[in-house]
Amino acid sequence: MELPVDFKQKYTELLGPVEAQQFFDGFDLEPRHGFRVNPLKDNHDYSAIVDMRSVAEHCEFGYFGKVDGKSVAHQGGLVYSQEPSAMYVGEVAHPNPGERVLDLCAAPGGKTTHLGSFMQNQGVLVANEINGKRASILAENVERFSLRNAVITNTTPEKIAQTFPEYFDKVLVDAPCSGEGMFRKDPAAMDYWSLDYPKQCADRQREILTEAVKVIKPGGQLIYSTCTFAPEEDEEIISWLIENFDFSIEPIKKYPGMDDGRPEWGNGDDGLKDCVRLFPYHFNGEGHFIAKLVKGKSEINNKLKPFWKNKHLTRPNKDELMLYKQFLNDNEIDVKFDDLVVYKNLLFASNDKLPDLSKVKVVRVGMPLGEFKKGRFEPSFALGLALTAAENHHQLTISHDQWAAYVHGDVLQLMNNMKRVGISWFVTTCQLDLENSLARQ
Ligand SMILES: C[S@@+](CC[C@H](N)C(=O)[O-])C[C@H]1O[C@@H](n2cnc3c(N)ncnc32)[C@H](O)[C@@H]1O
Repeated sequence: MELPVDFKQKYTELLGPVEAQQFFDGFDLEPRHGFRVNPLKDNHDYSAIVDMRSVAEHCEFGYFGKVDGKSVAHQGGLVYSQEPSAMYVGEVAHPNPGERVLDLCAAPGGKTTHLGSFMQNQGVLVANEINGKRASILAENVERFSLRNAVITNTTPEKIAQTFPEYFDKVLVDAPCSGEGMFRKDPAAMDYWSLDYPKQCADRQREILTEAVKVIKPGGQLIYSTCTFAPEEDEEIISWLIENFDFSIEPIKKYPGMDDGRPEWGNGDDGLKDCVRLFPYHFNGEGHFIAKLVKGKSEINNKLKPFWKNKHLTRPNKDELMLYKQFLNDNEIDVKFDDLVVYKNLLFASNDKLPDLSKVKVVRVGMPLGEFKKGRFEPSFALGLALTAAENHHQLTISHDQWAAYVHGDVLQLMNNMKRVGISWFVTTCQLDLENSLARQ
């Protein structure tokens, strides 16, 4: 691979000629593909897609191999395609069910879906993306993965900081960066690289992190990651964080092929070794850097105006609740969500521990359950996709070809007895929504 001359010179100086040559040779190795399976889906029979020898030992849900974006497994949210290094970020964050977690730079959703896998639909997962188009793609991926506790916002880190002061147990900043670690997979990334580019990216990273630190609870964690080798955006950023804020570095477990952070590339603090560097000439994945920091314990001082004070959101009224319950009864759906909230005529499963969200653009205030329309409740595709076999007593086993036709927009022919109990209407609704969501892609 033809690397920029300045890039080669920079890394020859940093690594020395021998290691630099190994580093450059790594760019000519074949990229390895990977994917994660979705533990929130109750179909755990992955035999058709997973080669059991291909387990990625560094990631609980991870495998080596390629997933076709048109496959049933992908479309149905059973798997998420993610390269092997990127899947270590979520693994390092490893949130617990019930925690409050923020993914600040979240689109297209690789890390969000991974964080949600650990949370088991319990707690709050706020996934924010500053770019509107990318926020819609994030919403689609979250929907496909059937995360029930994800709130999706499309705003700036500043507004997130104003809305959620000291609110989160864990915050992931998977920062926009110079992308040197992706040169191998996406050589076009080299076109906008220059010697100054990492410094420009580092300035933006400091701006983002200045806001991110405000939303972490005392004792909470900040997970910072990039897909670049540039010390300016990696060890230098972590050095800046520990010098300017009340943070300490937490050690990260290292699997074979994972390198220590390099203190000499930051402020010399030995703790920087506890960060992880993933170099393609050592580890079977793309270039990445990951750090885990813990915020010092001081008093929490956040009196938040509650969610319910937002005039755009209400709890469902008596009529709406009746329509929703009637829909569940008619279709023998046995599911319970703790907090229901109505925005305009849409019903969401949400979380009443959220603060007032009126200052941020909210894409989804939780999982969309459906819409109230002239005396009836019309379920969302997200609900249809998310229900487990135990929750939905009407199941229809269809073939791969039927599914492919359905995803294409063909009408799914149902057996007569299913029509009698009203499921055909539900499935037809799902199909229309699916067509819309495919059209948006
Ligand atoms: C590395 S990507 C995130 C990838 C994502 N975490 C995933 O795993 O799928 C960085 C994201 O940061 C967003 N971004 C760019 N500038 C930003 C800024 N100033 N503040 C916050 N996010 C920003 C980009 O739009 C991009 O989606």
